[in-house]
Amino acid sequence: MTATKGLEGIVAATSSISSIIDGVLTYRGYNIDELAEKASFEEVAYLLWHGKLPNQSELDGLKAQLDEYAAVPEAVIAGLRLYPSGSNSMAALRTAISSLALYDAEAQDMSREANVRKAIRLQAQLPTVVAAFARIREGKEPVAPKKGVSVAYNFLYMLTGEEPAAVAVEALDKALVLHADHELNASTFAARVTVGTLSDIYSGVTSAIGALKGPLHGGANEAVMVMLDEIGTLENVEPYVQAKLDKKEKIMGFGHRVYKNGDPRAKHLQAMSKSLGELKGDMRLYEMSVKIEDMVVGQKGLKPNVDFYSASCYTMLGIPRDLFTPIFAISRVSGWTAHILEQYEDNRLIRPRAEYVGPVGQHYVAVADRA
Ligand SMILES: CC(=O)SCCNC(=O)CCNC(=O)[C@H](O)C(C)(C)COP(=O)(O)OP(=O)(O)OC[C@H]1O[C@@H](n2cnc3c(N)ncnc32)[C@H](O)[C@@H]1OP(=O)(O)O
Ligand SMILES: O=C([O-])CC(=O)C(=O)O
Repeated sequence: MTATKGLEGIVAATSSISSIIDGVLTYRGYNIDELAEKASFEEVAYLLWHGKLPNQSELDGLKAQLDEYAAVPEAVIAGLRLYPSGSNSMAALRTAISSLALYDAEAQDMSREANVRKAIRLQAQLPTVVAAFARIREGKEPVAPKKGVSVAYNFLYMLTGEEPAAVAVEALDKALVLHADHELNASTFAARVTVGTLSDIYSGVTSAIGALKGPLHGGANEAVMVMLDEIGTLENVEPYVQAKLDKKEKIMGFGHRVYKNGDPRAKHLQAMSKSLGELKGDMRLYEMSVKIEDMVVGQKGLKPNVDFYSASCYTMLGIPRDLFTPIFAISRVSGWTAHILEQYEDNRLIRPRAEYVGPVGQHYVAVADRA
């Protein structure tokens, strides 16, 4: 038995939800480029859960369910108020989403129908929790979700308490489409491992949030913004990035386990970053990002991943940087729950082996006789 570090190249499941073949990402066989240009996030969530794009009445039905479920139990909001000030946003999200299970009467109902309802509930409630957390820590009251609007609109509305600009809604909606699913990434794998024991969907999503939090995965978008803030100006890019490259430190937002010739989502976010900069009349973050990319591609041959340009986009949408990874979760919960439903359909416990590299042939020595 020989271990493959990081399970690189190991095919650990079959799935019909998303694929990465020759660098092309598809959701249910639809190229991400086409979905990013044409589909709404609600259509994509439906596609991931049900394997087909919704017709008008199916889409209306999903939107009505999202409206119905978006309010979060008052006890969960009360919990958010008790979290210590300065709580990490992803730790808060992980705790709050786990606690939602306690208030869902269907939490332990393992029928497919109940699990689909819970997937939609999680999708509806995650943005409400993130926005409420963000407001409570600023001493503001949470804003109740609005009915008849998109997930992207509702999140921005609940975050700010104001009607968001159409351009901001459109940009966030596209970002949600681009982040919705990604084959067997670490957080999705964590979700599948958890529910592979036949644990419930809330356990799976809680595991996934924990895995997404790390800076090698979803947490990289916040880390990119930390870097951009540290750099500050276009002139500082060169010395800052060169020093990191010379020390062989990682540049966040670059590289990928699967894509070696570039992440197909990055170009959409780069274009979005450029047009948001033009709209704001402030190209600083975009130009800094392009310069960082030129250096990292030039010297390391590493291309930007989905997290790199999303950082400048979200900042230009007025979103605080520690909400970037929670926004990733707002989108990815659609993919996580689709994978959880798929895992339940044809479940087998996920239990690989470890290559043992520890000592052998040891014998017990009484405590008194140990060195
Ligand atoms: C949504 C997502 O999860 S997308 C990924 C988000 N994560 C990041 O942006 C964090 C920065 N990137 C990375 O850490 C990595 O590229 C990962 C985690 C994404 C992929 O990791 P792996 O496939 O395990 O590659 P690994 O970390 O082993 O790197 C291989 C080599 O490339 C280098 N490398 C990889 N990424 C980077 C980077 N961003 N900056 C500089 N060097 C890098 C490593 O230092 C290593 O070099 P070495 O062989 O000389 O030691
Ligand atoms: O697939 C991965 O390893 C990480 C990633 O890009 C994602 O989850 O979107």
